[in-house]
Amino acid sequence: MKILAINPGATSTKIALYQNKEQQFEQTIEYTSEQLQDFDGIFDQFDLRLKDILNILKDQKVESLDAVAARGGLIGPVPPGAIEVNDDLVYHLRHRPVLEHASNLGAALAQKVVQQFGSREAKAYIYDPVTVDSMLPVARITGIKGIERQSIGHHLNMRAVARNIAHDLDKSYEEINAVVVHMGGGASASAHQKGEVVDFISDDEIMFSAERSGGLPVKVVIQKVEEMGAKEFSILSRKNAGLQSHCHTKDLRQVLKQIQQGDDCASLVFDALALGISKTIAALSTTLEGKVDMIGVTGGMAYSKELIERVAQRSEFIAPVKAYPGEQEMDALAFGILRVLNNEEEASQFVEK
Ligand SMILES: Nc1ncnc2c1ncn2[C@@H]1O[C@H](COP(=O)(O)OP(=O)(O)O)[C@@H](O)[C@H]1O
Ligand SMILES: CCCC(=O)OP(=O)(O)O
Repeated sequence: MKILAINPGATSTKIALYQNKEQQFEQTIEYTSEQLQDFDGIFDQFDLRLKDILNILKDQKVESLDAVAARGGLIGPVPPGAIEVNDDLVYHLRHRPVLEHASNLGAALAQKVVQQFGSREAKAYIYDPVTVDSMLPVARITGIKGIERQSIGHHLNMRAVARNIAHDLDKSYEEINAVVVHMGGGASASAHQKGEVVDFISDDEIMFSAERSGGLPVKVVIQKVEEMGAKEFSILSRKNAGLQSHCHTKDLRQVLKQIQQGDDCASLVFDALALGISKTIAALSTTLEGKVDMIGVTGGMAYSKELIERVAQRSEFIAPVKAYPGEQEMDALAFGILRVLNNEEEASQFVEK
């Protein structure tokens, strides 16, 4: 089976071609802020991103794809797994997404690519989109009726890591309990119980990350929103918070350099980063009643041995901590859709409500 995976991110589009589980090539199309600054909304970037993908596919002489698998966007709560791309899904992501995000382009890009490069039966899919929601009812409740907790984050990478944890424990995904944390520009975390994500922590709840705020005291947030306005505050909390706010860089490697140069503030912020991640792990462990086989830490920051060590110091009383650095989203997309094509999983249909 020939499957193309497409992963639109804030500053790049990654594409990778697979022959079954073998990756044939992977290419990243990078965009500078100057190139993207004149586009108002995410969908205004669609033509540029599509053209760049099509050019690569022509150069690589790609033809007769069996499927195209894209990272899916903010559709609203959906079960995990594959969703077939249809016009309703593309319309929804273009006009009514939960939030603006580059992943909202995935379905529309996949639809166009499959039309031009797919075999006659080929279909486009998204897999484990960022709004997958399988949280237990008890995990949804907040202290205000009508405001529920949200399950928005790095589902695709974290479910792939949970499967890798199961593999490392010589068990199936359906046999293990694990806590997985994604630590990158944004951060989110998930509690996996016997193949289900039963609880989830989003980027505005506990830990901060390279650019996101994590949880904030509501009373102060109200004041700040009154002072700055909602739009500016949203940009501050989602793009200019975390390491960027304290250390003026989103790059953890730079923060580690600042510490080496004797910067006490950077040192304190690094400790707070590890503490926030550890508190997040502890919170999700309570949903699993302490029965955790392994804690998996993933995303770009998981390359930092210093960070993993510090998180392990605070969390290893719960379960062993293992790093799965970087992200495995391209494999996760292709392997997920391969399971669909091999009839091991079923794709669902998106219906506009
Ligand atoms: N080798 C490394 N050591 C420490 N931190 C790293 C390393 N590689 C990447 N990072 C950090 O990971 C973060 C980006 O993570 P990533 O998952 O690539 O984010 P995103 O995909 O959201 O841009 C940055 O803070 C970056 O500095
Ligand atoms: C919007 C949820 C997914 C997310 O935070 O992704 P990035 O970290 O890639 O922005």
